[in-house]
Amino acid sequence: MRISVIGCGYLGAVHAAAMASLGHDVVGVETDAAKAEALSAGRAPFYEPGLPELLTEAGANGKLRFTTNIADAAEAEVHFLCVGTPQSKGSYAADLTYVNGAVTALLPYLKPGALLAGKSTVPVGTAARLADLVAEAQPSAHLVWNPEFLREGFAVQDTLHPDRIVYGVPSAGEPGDAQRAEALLDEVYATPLSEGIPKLVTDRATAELVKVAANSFLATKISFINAMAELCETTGADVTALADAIGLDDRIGRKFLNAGVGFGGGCLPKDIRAFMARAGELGADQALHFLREVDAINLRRRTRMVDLAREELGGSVAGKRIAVLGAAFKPESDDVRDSPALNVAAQLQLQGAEVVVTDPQANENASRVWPTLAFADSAEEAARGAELVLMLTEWKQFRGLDPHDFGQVVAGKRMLDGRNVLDPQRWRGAGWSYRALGRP
Ligand SMILES: NC(=O)c1ccc[n+]([C@@H]2O[C@H](COP(=O)([O-])OP(=O)(O)OC[C@H]3O[C@@H](n4cnc5c(N)ncnc54)[C@H](O)[C@@H]3O)[C@@H](O)[C@H]2O)c1
Ligand SMILES: O=c1ccn([C@@H]2O[C@H](COP(=O)(O)OP(=O)(O)O[C@H]3O[C@H](CO)[C@@H](O)[C@H](O)[C@H]3O)[C@@H](O)[C@H]2O)c(=O)[nH]1
Repeated sequence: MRISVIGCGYLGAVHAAAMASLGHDVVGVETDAAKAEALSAGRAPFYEPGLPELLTEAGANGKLRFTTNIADAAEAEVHFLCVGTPQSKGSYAADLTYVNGAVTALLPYLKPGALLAGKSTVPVGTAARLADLVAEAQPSAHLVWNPEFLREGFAVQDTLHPDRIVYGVPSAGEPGDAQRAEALLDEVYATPLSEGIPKLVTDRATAELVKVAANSFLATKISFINAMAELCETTGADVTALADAIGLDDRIGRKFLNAGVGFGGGCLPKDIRAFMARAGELGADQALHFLREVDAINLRRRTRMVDLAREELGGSVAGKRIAVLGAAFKPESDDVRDSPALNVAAQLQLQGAEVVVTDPQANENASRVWPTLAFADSAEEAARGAELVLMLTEWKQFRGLDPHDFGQVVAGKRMLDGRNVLDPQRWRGAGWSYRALGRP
């Protein structure tokens, strides 16, 4: 099947390569010429395990090419819309500039019967508005919303073997043919569907809502456990034991109950804010008031980390050397969008600390966002002469540090574990002052 993928960032590049690996003929359209060039040469423009292999394989088979020219998408039967929907400057709402721009650019090239499948995360109601534009430009074309649930770091696996596939198809009376649209998507996803992956067919508004509801639930689960961590801090209780105990209840589950410095990235924070903004526009803001608290709890964890650093260093971080382990918003990613680690590092620097950050993959992206921070190539290099070390992104390289060896390079054996991943006894046993969020 001939497919185009419009927008080849963290989502689109993986989607394009994965669709090609399923045997489809894929053209990726990307306005950033450097990204398109890297992808054309088989190089992933960001760190994502498994993506380089997929790009090389699909490129070699002639199934995948990249372009900056939207006209090259004209032959596709199915177009996947994968452009960004960042938070608007100055408000919580999603910025739909890229969505509107990409759809407007594509309209003249939609061939009869083509399908436009939206994968970007959008405010509910966006699909209905875009469907009218599509119907006007090409009356026999269809628009569906097909939200994406991949996690960075597991993007290839999640794209090829998702937990579920959701189609939001036109309802009766809306432009587009629901059955034809479903049949086209079934052809695209024939392989995963043949493996028994559940498919849910619903209307477009529900599909848009499924995505933001899922991310809101995940964010809420993390902030719930972080709220418990606040209680644990005031009572001397242990949030990791608490999470283990409540997580054993099948109805609750242990996943996404890791307390620490909280959630970041290009999805959860901006998606809950855009959801609140959209609810406000719809006059339903009360329904999502709780998400304000979810956001606030999350941001408080970052401040708490900075407060703990000050406490550990006798009331002020000014002039003190601090090593920060991690810059990416999570391990196995080089993405620093709204990264808790980078935010804490920056706050400490603003308070006068001499901060050295290290991340196995994200140093380059982080130094672009925060060029005044110093960066090191390893934990040992970052920690040399440091009076305090903060564990903020739990890469396996950092989890595996030996407290005895690591203790040789620092000036003061003080560890603040912002991800609750180190063994307190082991670190304390090696002479470290060990403190964590929500743990005695
Ligand atoms: N990153 C994820 O893990 C993930 C997962 C699920 C859903 N999403 C959603 O997918 C969307 C994309 O997210 P992302 O993280 O890939 O963003 P991103 O910024 O990494 O990628 C978007 C890409 O689109 C390109 N672009 C913008 N306008 C274009 C146009 N008119 N034509 C062609 N290319 C254009 C940009 O240059 C950029 O490379 C967002 O709505 C996001 O919420 C992301
Ligand atoms: O118990 C946990 C789990 C995660 N996190 C943090 O939460 C953030 C998000 O993690 P994760 O959800 O694994 O990463 P993303 O790649 O942002 O994926 C989320 O956002 C994507 C974009 O919408 C969705 O597709 C995914 O389903 C959804 O999990 C990261 O900062 C994690 O460190 C915690 O603090 N505690």
